[in-house]
Amino acid sequence: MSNKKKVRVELRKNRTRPPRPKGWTRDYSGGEFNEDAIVNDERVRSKGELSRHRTIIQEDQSGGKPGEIPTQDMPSVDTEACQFGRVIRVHGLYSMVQTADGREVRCAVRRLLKSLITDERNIVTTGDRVWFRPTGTDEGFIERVEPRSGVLTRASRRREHVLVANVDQLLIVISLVQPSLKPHLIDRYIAAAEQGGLKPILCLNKADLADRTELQPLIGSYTQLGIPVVLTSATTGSGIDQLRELLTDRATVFSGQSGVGKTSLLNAVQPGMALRVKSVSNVNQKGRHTTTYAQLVAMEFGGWVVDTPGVRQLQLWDIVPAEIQGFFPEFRPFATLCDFPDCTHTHETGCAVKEAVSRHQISARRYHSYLGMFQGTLRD
Ligand SMILES: Nc1nc2c(ncn2[C@@H]2O[C@H](COP(=O)(O)OP(=O)(O)OP(=O)(O)O)[C@@H](O)[C@H]2O)c(=O)[nH]1
Ligand SMILES: [Zn+2]
Repeated sequence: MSNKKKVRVELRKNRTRPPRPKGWTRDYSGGEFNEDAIVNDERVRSKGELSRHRTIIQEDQSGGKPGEIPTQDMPSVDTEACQFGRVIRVHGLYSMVQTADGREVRCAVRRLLKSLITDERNIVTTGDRVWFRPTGTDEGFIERVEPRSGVLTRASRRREHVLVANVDQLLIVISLVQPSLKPHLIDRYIAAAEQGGLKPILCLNKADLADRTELQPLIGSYTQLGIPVVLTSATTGSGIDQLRELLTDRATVFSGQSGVGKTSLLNAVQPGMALRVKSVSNVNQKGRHTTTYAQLVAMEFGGWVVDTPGVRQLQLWDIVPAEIQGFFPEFRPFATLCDFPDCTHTHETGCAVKEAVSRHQISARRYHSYLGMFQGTLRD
């Protein structure tokens, strides 16, 4: 998304999602996510701008991870005197916390909480669910940070920077026409979502210009994988209610090529939304630290649009060949049956994945995306 699409919106009463239980993990994941392996893997590099930054997700595991305060050390709070809210952006030493009734409270971090931090871990980051003690109508002190359910971080010269906590999903916006549908690109986005630990949702936009009946095989191949598919038209409004439902009470990263309709969809789910993102972004740019922090823009029906430069580039990740099959969950049951334990499912004999493709148990289109990614020949 370009800057013109960043906005901010008010949160309606009682729409804040309750903190997730500790130890919560995503139900859609590409297998074990080993943060250290990824951080230490020099091959996991992206191109251009991305060679300097890598985005990874960490699961909450009772503290000890970068960006986490061990739960047992976290002070308990007086819930009578304190209020609950969500950090929607960070300005240097202050965090803007949005309460359930839509107020924004500028909070510093309580000294005791700061003393728990021994290294350069972020005490409080965008997306955190926090308890704060009000010291005025729009000021307060953060006293407790709830355990994070997932942290999107950016590694920069081996140092980690937590961009945003508690992100849920990646909305992959694809245009059916103008620009034309590129199925291999969908698979690349899905791989990026898998790699980042985000739940992918496929949004096929400009449905008013396309023949729906021809789309059924394509839609079927993704719904079979458990990926929600929504067919939308920002112009006619069809599918927008369904999209809104998928976004409700979730923190969603919008991604997609230029011109696919991300701005139009934001405005369709909530009139004026794109403009609000833009106005927040402009305010934010005045701050010193703002370019490296993400922001959450609340939607009035509940839920957030996540806006961060690091996350927008997810789509451009370069993927290591050996990792690619991990992003194609439908290969898994067959891959264990291949003659060679390190089968790449390309040239080998006795490959159960290729056999499954010939028996139509795996979509030939998906398999070709796999081959394309494997050979590094698919470029946007
Ligand atoms: N017919 C039709 N046109 C659409 C639809 N959604 C968006 N458009 C048009 O497609 C063009 C691009 O839409 P945007 O919303 O600006 O696309 P974007 O993804 O935000 O593009 P970038 O800002 O370049 O990232 C505009 O002319 C829109 O009016 C749709 O559902 N149907
Ligand atoms: Zn194989």
